[in-house]
Amino acid sequence: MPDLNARQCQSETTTQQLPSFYSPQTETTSTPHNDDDVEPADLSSSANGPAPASPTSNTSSSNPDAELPLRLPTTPLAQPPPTSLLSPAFTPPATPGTGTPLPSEPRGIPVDSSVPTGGCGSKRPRLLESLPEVECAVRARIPTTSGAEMFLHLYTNNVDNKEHLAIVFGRQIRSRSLDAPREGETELDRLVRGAYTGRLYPGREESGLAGPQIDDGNTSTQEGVNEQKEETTPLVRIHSECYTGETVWSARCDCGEQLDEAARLMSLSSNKAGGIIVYLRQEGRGIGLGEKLKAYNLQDLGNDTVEANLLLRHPADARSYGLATAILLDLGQKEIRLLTNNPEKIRAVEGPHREIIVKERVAMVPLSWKGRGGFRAPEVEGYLKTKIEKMGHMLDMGGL
Ligand SMILES: Nc1nc2c(ncn2[C@@H]2O[C@H](COP(=O)(O)OP(=O)(O)OP(=O)(O)O)[C@@H](O)[C@H]2O)c(=O)[nH]1
Repeated sequence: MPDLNARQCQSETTTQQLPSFYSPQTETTSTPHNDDDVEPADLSSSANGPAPASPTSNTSSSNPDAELPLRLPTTPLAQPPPTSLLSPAFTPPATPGTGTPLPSEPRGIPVDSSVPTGGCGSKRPRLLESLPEVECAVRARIPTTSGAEMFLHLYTNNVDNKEHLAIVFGRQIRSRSLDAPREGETELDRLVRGAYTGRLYPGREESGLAGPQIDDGNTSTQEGVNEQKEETTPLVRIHSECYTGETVWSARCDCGEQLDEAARLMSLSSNKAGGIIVYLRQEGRGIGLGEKLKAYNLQDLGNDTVEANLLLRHPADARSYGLATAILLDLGQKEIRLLTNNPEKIRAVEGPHREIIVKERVAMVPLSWKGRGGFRAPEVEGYLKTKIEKMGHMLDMGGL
């Protein structure tokens, strides 16, 4: 990704004292739509924390209980609001590979959350002392429209009753809890819940896990089914559900594009280490679809994505990542390369005792910024600008 390098070099010249992997907050730019949507005073908050409260800037406070004035829009919107939507029982991930014409290798930036200059921002997420328990209930092979094949793993857990998912590229990555024998089950039971090696075919009767191993091409011995032969570290994306961005083509956010791009990178033939998209059912940064739609209306009334959450008495970001950490451990991962611009995610996914180590961060640069397709819309640009300026996202504003 040559322009990512260019953007990084540009960042280095502006902030000599910062490490090369740190993408600094850029000065406020005169982006036409944002000048309309957000008043200059609201853009002054730092990526490292909210601006001090003042009569004009208290909307940038991270305190969900802060009194926040509801601002009127300064210009009428060109588009009418979307029609009402039914909340689906299940949001399928978008099709990988679509709209992303050029293959390109992901470039990682080394990170180390154990040191302050390690490229993981300055905020420390609050983590629970222990990780939740997870169990892979079932997995199935999913051939995709791009030609790549993945295994969809459905997880249960002991903290909520949602169906969190792991989208796994690469047969060498296996779930311990799925492969573990369950009391009283037959070989057919194991085949039906996806606990088998190799491929299924009509008439197959043995899972390959109970007796001598069937050579999977990647899995090894019965004791060591989680061991990876490849030394390279897998790509991982921790993705939060976004019905609007992934299913109904919303141009308010880049979630659909990020999901597609993550899948595309993981299924490149050059990526021997495989990849995992942990798909967490924390819609709307954890506030749910109904509240997110209210937030969108507040955004159309002139507030940004953070202010809208706060006006609804939600935190700017209500998510947690303990389930993702537990799922990655179940999938045998200890070291990962994480696709994200969000430094908080890096620390959070590592777990309370750094059960997982993020070795590299791979930036998720919008495709339109790289001249590789994608889409542009005033709403997504305002959304990204707020993430950079208020939520500490490590993206350079040059693309806006
Ligand atoms: N509350 C709220 N949630 C939003 C909005 N736009 C998108 N989302 C949600 O934000 C989440 C997307 O976040 P992620 O794609 O995980 O990304 P991120 O934490 O921003 O960081 P990256 O890893 O860099 O993409 C999804 O749950 C979306 O539904 C918004 O305007 N308001």
